[in-house]
Amino acid sequence: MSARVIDGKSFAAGLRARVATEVAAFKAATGVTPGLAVVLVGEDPASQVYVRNKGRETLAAGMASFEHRMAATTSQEQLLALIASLNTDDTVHGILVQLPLPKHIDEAAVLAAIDPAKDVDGFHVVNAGLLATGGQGLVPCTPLGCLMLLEDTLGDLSGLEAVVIGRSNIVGKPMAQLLLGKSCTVTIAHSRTRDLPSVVRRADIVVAAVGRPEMVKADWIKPGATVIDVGINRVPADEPGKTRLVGDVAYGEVSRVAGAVTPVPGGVGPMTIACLLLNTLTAAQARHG
Ligand SMILES: Nc1nc2c(c(=O)[nH]1)N[C@@H](CN(C=O)c1ccc(C(=O)N[C@@H](CCC(=O)O)C(=O)O)cc1)CN2
Repeated sequence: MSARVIDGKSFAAGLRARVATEVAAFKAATGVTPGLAVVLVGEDPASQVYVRNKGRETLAAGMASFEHRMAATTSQEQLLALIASLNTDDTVHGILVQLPLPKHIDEAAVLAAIDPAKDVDGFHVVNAGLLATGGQGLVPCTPLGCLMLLEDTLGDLSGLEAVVIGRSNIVGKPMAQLLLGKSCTVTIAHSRTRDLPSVVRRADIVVAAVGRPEMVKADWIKPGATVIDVGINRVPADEPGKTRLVGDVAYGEVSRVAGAVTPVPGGVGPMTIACLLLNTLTAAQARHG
């Protein structure tokens, strides 16, 4: 048996189209155009691509896009000054600082400086706290996208056993909170977890977010389980000098055991930007609704 392929690319396209329709209705009702400001510090090649794609998709959804590119040598004070001005800019409803930041900048201090009402990444401690306590905040885009794919695949998640591999503030922890909110029984596994394969084997839902290429193997997976691969790892390809993209899941072998699995690319990745557009609209609606 081969697992169902969860097509995040096509789901994300549908979500972007729904957001664009709602943006048009919001603009007609309020006269306000939702605006997203994206800040990139430095020249990381992957980040440049993500920021360009965010700008393009923001415009395609009918929203205003403001790109702020800063040199890698930008000081933390300069970055904080830009965030302070975006916080008070009425044309900006969402602010996103592209990660990773250069090493000399304190990431936590920067994320804490963003107005929580404009924190469309959902990384501010206020939004993290609201998620943990069942409140209405902005939810991190990648876990939100994973949840949408899971509900589309499985319907009601209540009572299912979920194992999230990875405990980052950006994916692992919020993912676990979202699954808990859907009444799953949730385990967060990590690098110190003892006998990780046997922990993962309990799961009806596996979310892999560890950043280790093809770490999750077929014999870790309960037959029929749903596997969501958040990993995006560039590894050497067979052809010399070329690279290819793989996830944290050994896709070929796992898809012979799982019930459904997200591919890399074309699974979770496209959901991240689609959910960012949704969060920007949500932030604008909260201000002008
Ligand atoms: N402030 C943030 N920084 C970062 C985030 C984030 O959510 N907020 N996430 C990642 C990067 N990222 C968006 O910023 C992102 C990563 C991957 C994709 C995507 O669509 N991937 C494609 C493959 C792309 C390729 O070929 O390289 C896929 O998986 O199909 C979108 C957005 C880190 N930083």
